[in-house]
Order: sequence, then C-alpha cells, then structure tokens
Amino acid sequence: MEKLMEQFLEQSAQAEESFYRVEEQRLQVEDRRRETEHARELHMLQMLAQMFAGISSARPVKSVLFFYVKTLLFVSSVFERYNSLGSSSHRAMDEEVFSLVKSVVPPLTSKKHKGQDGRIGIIGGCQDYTGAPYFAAISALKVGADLSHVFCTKDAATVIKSYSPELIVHPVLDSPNAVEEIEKWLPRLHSLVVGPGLGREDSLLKTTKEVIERSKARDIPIVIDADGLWLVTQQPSVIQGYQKGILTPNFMEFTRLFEALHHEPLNSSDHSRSVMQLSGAMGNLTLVLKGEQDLISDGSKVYSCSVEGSGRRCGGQGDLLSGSMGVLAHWLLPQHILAQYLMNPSVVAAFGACSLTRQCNSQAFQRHGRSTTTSDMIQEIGPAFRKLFET
Ligand SMILES: NC(=O)C1=CN([C@@H]2O[C@H](COP(=O)(O)OP(=O)(O)OC[C@H]3O[C@@H](n4cnc5c(N)ncnc54)[C@H](O)[C@@H]3O)[C@@H](O)[C@H]2O)[C@@H](O)CC1
Ligand SMILES: Nc1ncnc2c1ncn2[C@@H]1O[C@H](COP(=O)(O)OP(=O)(O)OP(=O)(O)O)[C@@H](O)[C@H]1O
Repeated sequence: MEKLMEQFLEQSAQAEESFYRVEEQRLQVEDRRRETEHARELHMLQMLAQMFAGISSARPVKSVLFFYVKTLLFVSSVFERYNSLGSSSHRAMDEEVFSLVKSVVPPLTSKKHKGQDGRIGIIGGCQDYTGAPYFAAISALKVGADLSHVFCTKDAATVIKSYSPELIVHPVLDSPNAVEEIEKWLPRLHSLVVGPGLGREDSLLKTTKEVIERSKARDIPIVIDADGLWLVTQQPSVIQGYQKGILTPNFMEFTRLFEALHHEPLNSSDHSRSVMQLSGAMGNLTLVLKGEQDLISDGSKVYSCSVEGSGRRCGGQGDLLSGSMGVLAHWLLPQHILAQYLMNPSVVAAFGACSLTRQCNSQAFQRHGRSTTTSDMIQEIGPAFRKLFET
C-alpha cells in the first residue's frame, strides 16, 4: 500500500512537472509572438513616418495613409507629452497611466487555467518578521495573481501558512541547499518580490543574492524592498543596470542607498533630483521613493504619485505596495510597445502599484480611521483596483 502510494505521489509530481514545462514553453512562444508583433508595428510606424516626411503637401494623400499618420501623430504626441513632463504631479498623467494599466489587466474569462494571470514569488520571512511576506503575498493574490509563493525560513513557515491557506509556503530559505531549492521554482514564476521580512542575517542575504542572480539570468522581473534593499546597499551590483528591476525604498532605505552609491550625504531639500541621481547611478533602474508623494524615476525623469492616501502610517503598507507591484510588473513588462512610444513599463507598474496602495489606504481610512491597519487596506484591494483600473 505504502509502495503504491509512493508511486502515485511520484507520478503526480512528474505530471505536475511536465505540465509546468509545457506551460513555460507555451508562455515563451506567446512572448516571442508578442515581440514579433510589436517589432512589426514599430517597423510599420517608422516606415509611415518616412513616407509622411517624403509626401509634399501638393500631392493627394490617401485616406488610409491619413489614418496611419494620425495614429502615428497620436502616439508621438503622447510620447512628447510624457517627455515634456517635469517632476510635477499631473492629474492628466495619472489618467494616462491608469489607462495604460487598464490596457494590460488580463480579462477574466472562462478560457483560462490556474497560473496564467501570474505566479509570484516572495523571498522573505524569518523568525522576527512573518507579517511582511504574508502582506506582500496575499496582496499579489488580491490584485489578481493566481498563485503566490513565499520562500522563507523554516521557523517562519508554519506561522505564515497559518495566516492564510491561500499561500504556498516553502520553508527553504535557511536550508543548506536553499539556492537550488528556490531555483527549482524559478521557471514557474513570473515575477519576484525580494525583501519583505527577510531580515539581515548574512547567510540569508547570501542566498538572496544568488537567487537574484539566477532570476536575472531568466529575465524575471524583480521588485526589491525592505531588507532586500539592505543587500543592495551592501552590494549594488547585484541589481545595477537590470532593466526589469524595481527598487521601492522608504526614506531611510533611500538615504542609506544614496549615501552608499554617492559617498556623500543626501541633500534632502530636493528629493526629485536625488531620485533621478540614484536611479541613474543604479543603471537607470526604476526607483520609487515612498512618502507623502511617491517619487518614481528611471533616471530620465521623475513622476510623482499623489493619489490621496491618508495620514495613517501603520507598518506593512510597503509590503502591500511591493506585492501588488510584483503582479503589475508581470503584466506590464512584456509590453514593449509601451517602452517604445509611451513610458518605461516598469515606471507604469510602479505608478500603478503606488496609486493602488494609496487608494486602499484612503478607503480603509474612511472605514476605520485611526485604527486602520494593513489588513484593513488589503480588504480594500478589490474595490480600489476596480475603481482605478476597471471603470
Ligand atoms: N508585520 C511585519 O512583519 C512587518 C515587518 N516589516 C519588516 O521589518 C523589517 C525592517 O523594516 P524597517 O522599515 O523597520 O527597517 P529600516 O531599518 O529600514 O527602518 C528603520 C526605521 O526608519 C523609520 N522611518 C521610515 N521612514 C522614515 C522617514 N521618512 N523618516 C524618518 N524615519 C523613517 C521607521 O520608523 C523604521 O522603523 C523589514 O524586513 C520589513 O519588511 C515591515 O514591513 C513592517 C511590518
Ligand atoms: N506621508 C504619506 N502620505 C501618504 N501616503 C504615504 C505616505 N508615506 C507613505 N505612503 C504610502 O504608503 C506606502 C508605503 O510606504 P511606507 O513609507 O509606509 O513604506 P515602508 O516603510 O517600506 O513600509 P513597511 O511598513 O511595509 O516596511 C507608499 O507606497 C506610499 O504610497
């Protein structure tokens, strides 16, 4: 009986393994198809631009050409508009970003299978901090990911599992072969959130560094927050220049990272400038300085997100932000057309997640006032998401 059971378990594991292999291949084919499509669109627009330049005003222009040229002009005008934005907050820009996010929200249809809308991994969770990885992982699910994995230490795992049966929890982060244990899962993950509740123990940071390296090799979007930023401060090269990386420091984390890279104290009177500088020094990585206004930059300009929020600053709000950003990064980063004409998709993902977090904060505060906690904000993710991105 025991043998039969063993066989059965082995066969199911093999079946699951081969399912994920096929699924990964399918996603790769889909990615390639999208890339080709976008390259074709780009090529077409470039040709039209050349034709347009060559047409003299005296010559008749066919209506079909007008249509394409109008499209081209529209796209360029939006592009120009973004380029002309300085560091100021801009209601119209909020709307534009919301429509970009709206355009990538996967439709809810009966044709899908589990996992298609996102399999997100969280690297974090240790004896001291079990709430942070839970907040990040559950937020990813509530935003719309199908599966949320937490890779944490052994003693944190049972605690995190007990918060929520929805999460898949791997007690591997402090095991001797942690990197290999986590790497096994990487082909199945669409994006990674590194740092919530990770702690600062050397061995955990060493494992985390290796996991980041292997995720980069697989081109996985990586959001780095909290103690993940501690690691980046010690070793910036771990993520420097990786265009699918997003850093989400609070002011303390930002200051540490800035001073580590620039070897001079932060001039705190001009945050926008410092955000641009640090993003540039990190190889034009997308960076979010969280605060009264969230300042977002990829080194070329600074966008400010000032959706209302509230005056309540309970712990864990940053985890809601990083978890939801992991999902938006997965939805947005294959959208090369955005990168070509409109905005850096990492910036859009960051802006979308900041808006959502602040909207959750505002809604939760309206219900709970001073007693608002991050769990109350998480309850608001569904309605807040609908309000911002589905109406
Ligand atoms: N329930 C949980 O398990 C939580 C765990 N958390 C984890 O706790 C660990 C340490 O995070 P910390 O943020 O405390 O560590 P830091 O060492 O980065 O921050 C130190 C302190 O800086 C202060 N600070 C933040 N913004 C500031 C500002 N603008 N001006 C002045 N002071 C400011 C905060 O009071 C914070 O406690 C991380 O792993 C994090 O993920 C937090 O996410 C909160 C919730
Ligand atoms: N003064 C503020 N006013 C409005 N919203 C804010 C303010 N400060 C932070 N926020 C919002 O809260 C979110 C989390 O930022 P916060 O500074 O709390 O991060 P954190 O310290 O890393 O969080 P955590 O407690 O999870 O570690 C940000 O995305 C931002 O939108």
